[in-house]
Amino acid sequence: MIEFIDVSYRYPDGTEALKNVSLSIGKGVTALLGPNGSGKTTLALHMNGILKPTKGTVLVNGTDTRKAKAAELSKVVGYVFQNPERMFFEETVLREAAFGPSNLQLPREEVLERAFSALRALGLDGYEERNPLSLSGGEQKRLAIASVLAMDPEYIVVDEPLAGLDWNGRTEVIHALRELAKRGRGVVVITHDAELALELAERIVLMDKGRMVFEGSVGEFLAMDLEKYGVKTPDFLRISRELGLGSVRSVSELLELLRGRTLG
Ligand SMILES: Nc1ncnc2c1ncn2[C@@H]1O[C@H](COP(=O)(O)OP(=O)(O)OP(=O)(O)O)[C@@H](O)[C@H]1O
Repeated sequence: MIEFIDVSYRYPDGTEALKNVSLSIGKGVTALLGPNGSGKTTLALHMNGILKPTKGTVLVNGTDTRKAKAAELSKVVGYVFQNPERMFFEETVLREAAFGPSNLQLPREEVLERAFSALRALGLDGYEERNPLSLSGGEQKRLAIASVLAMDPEYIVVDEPLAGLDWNGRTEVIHALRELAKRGRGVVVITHDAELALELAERIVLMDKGRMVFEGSVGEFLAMDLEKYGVKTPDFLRISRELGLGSVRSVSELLELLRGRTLG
């Protein structure tokens, strides 16, 4: 469990990026949603101790991040940065995936086993000898997630996982993140895209100007006026509301309702 207890954070230049956030994050998929500059990344950087609160406390499995070493926390909470592909530096996919665990003082066989197993989990078996830079956008994003997964963390935080991806890449990454959650990891997705949050998450945390303005289930989230908080209402949701069909979670759900209405 990752717990925020009345957390505020001020950058050295005085910007107050988090204001009194209290929140618990468990297993399953949680989306951190909010417009640009609302504090999502700052909040997420507290989850593995890259940032420490100016006020309040962050507990990772009960340990205060102020008292824990970054190396220890990164074994529990892995972080996939935005544009992680810019950080690839190994010549093969296998080496890239093995880099993290090779720093954990593990036997070589275990390092390789972890790398192979993470690549398998992200659907990248068969790509081991490829150059990371030769992969497609979706494959590169999955490699970045596999490299973090190879550290075997309980939680994986992924910053804007779909940025720059086409439909195919998007589908691959969404599938991969769902699979991770099914295998018992906590997955935290940072996004400004309400459509993605609805498609993927069980819990949604909505940030606005450094404050947490909502935390709850998708059902509760659907009842909100998102634009009040600077988040674009997905088109399918606007249409279903306009037609008096209530709040739907996806285009397919809307189509199903429309078909039912035509037939009925
Ligand atoms: N290193 C920094 N120094 C000073 N202020 C910062 C720094 N990083 C972020 N901020 C400010 O903190 C606030 C929150 O930024 P943050 O990056 O957490 O928001 P975000 O919701 O993740 O935004 P985006 O969607 O654009 O990535 C913004 O006002 C931002 O300008």
